[in-house]
Amino acid sequence: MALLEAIGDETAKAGKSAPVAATAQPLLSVRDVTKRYGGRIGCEGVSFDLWPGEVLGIVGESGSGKSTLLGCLSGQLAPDEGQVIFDTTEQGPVDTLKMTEPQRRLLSRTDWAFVHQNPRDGLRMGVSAGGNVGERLMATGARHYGRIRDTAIDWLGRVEIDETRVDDRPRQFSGGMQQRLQIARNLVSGPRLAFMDEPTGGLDVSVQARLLDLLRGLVRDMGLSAVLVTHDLAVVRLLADRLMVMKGGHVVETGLTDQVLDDPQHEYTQLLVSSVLQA
Ligand SMILES: Nc1ncnc2c1ncn2[C@@H]1O[C@H](COP(=O)(O)OP(=O)(O)OP(=O)(O)O)[C@@H](O)[C@H]1O
Repeated sequence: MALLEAIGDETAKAGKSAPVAATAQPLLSVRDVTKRYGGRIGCEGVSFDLWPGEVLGIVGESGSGKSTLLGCLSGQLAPDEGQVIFDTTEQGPVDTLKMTEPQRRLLSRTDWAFVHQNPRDGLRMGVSAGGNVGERLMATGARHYGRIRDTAIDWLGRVEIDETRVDDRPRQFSGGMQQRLQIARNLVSGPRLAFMDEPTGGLDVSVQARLLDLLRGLVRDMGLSAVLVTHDLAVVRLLADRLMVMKGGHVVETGLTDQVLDDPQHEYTQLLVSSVLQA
């Protein structure tokens, strides 16, 4: 069963988050970000604005620079050049690349979320499901054990994990459940920006469909902005308002998702879209 069929194409489109266009300030402004590995280009001269409530999908074949760019934006890699300006709650726009490590760590606990492809990279496998979610609350200052547990249970429910599993370890969960737990752990503290690296990669199609449906609802309900990296065009069709197509470390095309996928202008995007259609 194709992913779009599993979810229902029209419902899916209708459920996409609506960008809040009237806001004067982008949440994230990326300017000329370049990262090289020795002589090899990871990504080069990447610039874009991300608006509050907007989901930007980054697509491209393997090696096109998606993960490198996401790493540079989220502070996991240090770019050689460029600016990554985030509109902080307290100080307004700040270049995160110039922040100290503790400042950036704080930002990644409060305002940012990172959803890894492999839930093991984003969860503490030796800690209970409730502990995984509660830990993030404690990291943002919560101290009342009863309230932390209640919030954790509430979030398990929001990601469709039964509350009877609150004391189970993530390794007792299926892959799809682990990914939903990782999402709860990331979103419980109410971040404004989520970085997602192939969040549905490695899951069965039906599990993917359910997860995408859930993610779409959460993104919409929370008014979350997100940068979503994937090689799967069905995923961006469902989740992303806007699309950026990368090839060889460069952005070759950008635009509204439906526009880019239905009427691709760049030869490479046309190839990318047609190879999916023929698959
Ligand atoms: N640690 C590294 N050392 C050297 N070169 C690297 C490193 N990481 C990535 N590269 C190179 O940078 C370029 C971009 O790779 P990147 O992993 O960002 O692409 P990608 O689009 O995320 O690929 P994939 O979809 O396979 O994850 C590639 O040429 C890759 O070989």
